[in-house]
Amino acid sequence: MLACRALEKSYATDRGPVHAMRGVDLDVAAGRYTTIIGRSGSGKSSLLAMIGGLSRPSAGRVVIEGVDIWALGRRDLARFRNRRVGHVFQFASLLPTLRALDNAALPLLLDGGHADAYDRATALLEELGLGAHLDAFPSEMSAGEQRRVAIARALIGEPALLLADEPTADLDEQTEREIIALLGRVHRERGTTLLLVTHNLALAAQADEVIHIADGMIVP
Ligand SMILES: Nc1ncnc2c1ncn2[C@@H]1O[C@H](COP(=O)(O)OP(=O)(O)OP(=O)(O)O)[C@@H](O)[C@H]1O
Repeated sequence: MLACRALEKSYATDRGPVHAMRGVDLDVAAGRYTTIIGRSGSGKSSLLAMIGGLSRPSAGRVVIEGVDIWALGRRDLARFRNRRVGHVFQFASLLPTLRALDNAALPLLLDGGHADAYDRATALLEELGLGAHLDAFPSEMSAGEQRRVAIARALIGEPALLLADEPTADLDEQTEREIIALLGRVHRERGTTLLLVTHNLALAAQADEVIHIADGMIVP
């Protein structure tokens, strides 16, 4: 379902190029739960951003469900990302002026033609334990609740691939466990392929597979 080939990423800086990713090959089968671990600065976020269609590789390919995503034009890439890939970021990244319901429905509203957008968002938020917060604004919810809304937003389009980049970075231990358990449940019940970046080795070990990244490369 996912294949990365000879993936490289360099950033231009005042002190010359930074090579964040230096030739990564990665294969993930459909329905697998894979965690990516590695020290700060090892390149994990860079890798996820390239897989998620958010940051163009300096070299190499990302193929998702047979589609070479970086060969697509801008509009096609945006449409593919919106329909097939869900993304949960390090911080909740909800729009502050929208209610939980609007935030969760947003990808369907942007995609257009989904008359059932609000019904689906309501059902999903209820499934994620947020039935009492449908009309709440982000500032009226706890960090864990906001994170669950962000997960609902990532899942609303029923993506084949869910990418989560340290989705528990700013949460306490208990809430972190709850959010990771929730992602695991989504993976099991929906069959969503899950790629999760985490610092927490104990949580990483719950996955089918653990990938270790150091200095822009996968280490055995
Ligand atoms: N936009 C950028 N411009 C310049 N250098 C960058 C940029 N983004 C990342 N880097 C550099 O690329 C390397 C990899 O960064 P990346 O964020 O991918 O690592 P990471 O493993 O996700 O780190 P963390 O766990 O701290 O989030 C680091 O050396 C970082 O400083």
